[in-house]
Amino acid sequence: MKIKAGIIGATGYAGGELVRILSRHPEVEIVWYGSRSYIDQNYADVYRNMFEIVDAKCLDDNMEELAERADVIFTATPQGFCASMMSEEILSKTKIVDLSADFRIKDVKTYEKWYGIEHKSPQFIEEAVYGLCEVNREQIKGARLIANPGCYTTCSILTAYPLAKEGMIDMSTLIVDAKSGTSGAGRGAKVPNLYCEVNENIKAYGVASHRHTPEIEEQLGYAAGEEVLINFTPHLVPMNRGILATEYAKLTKKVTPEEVKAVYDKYYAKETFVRVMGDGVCPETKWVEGSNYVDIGFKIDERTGRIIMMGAIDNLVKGAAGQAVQNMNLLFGLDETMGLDLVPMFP
Ligand SMILES: NC(=O)C1=CN([C@@H]2O[C@H](COP(=O)(O)OP(=O)(O)OC[C@H]3O[C@@H](n4cnc5c(N)ncnc54)[C@H](OP(=O)(O)O)[C@@H]3O)[C@@H](O)[C@H]2O)C=CC1
Ligand SMILES: CC(=O)N[C@@H](CCC(=O)OP(=O)(O)O)C(=O)O
Repeated sequence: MKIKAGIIGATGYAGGELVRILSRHPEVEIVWYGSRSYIDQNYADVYRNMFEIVDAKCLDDNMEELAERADVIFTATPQGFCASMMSEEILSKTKIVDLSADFRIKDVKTYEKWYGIEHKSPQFIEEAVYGLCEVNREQIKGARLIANPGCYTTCSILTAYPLAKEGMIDMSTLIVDAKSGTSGAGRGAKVPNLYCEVNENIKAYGVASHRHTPEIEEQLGYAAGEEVLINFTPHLVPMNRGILATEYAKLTKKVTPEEVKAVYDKYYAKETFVRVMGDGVCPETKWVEGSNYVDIGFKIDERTGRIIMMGAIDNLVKGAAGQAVQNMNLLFGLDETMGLDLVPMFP
């Protein structure tokens, strides 16, 4: 029997990517294409790339009814939706992989401050497992509720994690400078995301205030074993997909490129989805487009005593739907890579 999966928010960019990946997953049957605006319309009329691949109509966002039908529910919905729907009854019937930020941050006051909304089910925050598979694999396996990490955060955390964990960088000096393609902002119509606003343009936004800041700080804080405060500056760039995080930090002692590479390999050599490029290689978003890979490179700047770490992901795959499927595979005891054998497209 296949795993029955329901997707709330299947008509968004992250939900659409889930449909693309899950429609070829050998152990999954999608039983619910949830929407708000397209109820009763053919899913393949919303996304024509799914013509003759998906033959189903969009349903509503009734999680209670879906919990009766699905073994796993993915919520690819705006911030606050999943928390507003969550209940013990739903969690007793099905597993939840939430792609929003509702259960990512352990301190509810921090969530409410950075997201500007009241958390509607704080009682479930503690049990939620932060679904960064390479770091929390064992806890994920036994979970009922997965907080799928954010796109910028996945890239930023994985790029610095080994060096933070090994005390190789001074965390008080960490700066994360990240760039995202426009699909990161979702499919909803917004003036700043219009073609003329984005094309031939690059801009920083959310400076010293972006909501991914506390998520990165919390997770790298666990790795470093200390409270971490960072500067995180996201930028919007004129491409569809992709995130590039360039991260700067002082080294805590003089190290060679070989020693840095050995630290990365200690954590990632066996990880299918993390490709450590090594010294002097600068990953590009094109190298990971359409795939679940994270590509990581680094360079030591001898003059300044800093290391520059670089990570690239596809925001819709490793930054959202791919990681969500990786989490689902772990939840159901499947091979973690199942359905995710996606070769990056180039050019
Ligand atoms: N885009 C990305 O790269 C990433 C996104 N995420 C997260 O995934 C979630 C979805 O993002 P994204 O796909 O970009 O967003 P989109 O705006 O593209 O899609 C949002 C989806 O949610 C549905 N929806 C909108 N409002 C509501 C509501 N009030 N209640 C229920 N459903 C609603 C929409 O339905 P309809 O259109 O049919 O009305 C649509 O299917 C967000 O939490 C986002 O933070 C996480 C990582 C990366
Ligand atoms: C380019 C762009 O606008 N990106 C979004 C982040 C992506 C996202 O959807 O947020 P989560 O990963 O937390 O779910 C933003 O900056 O708000």
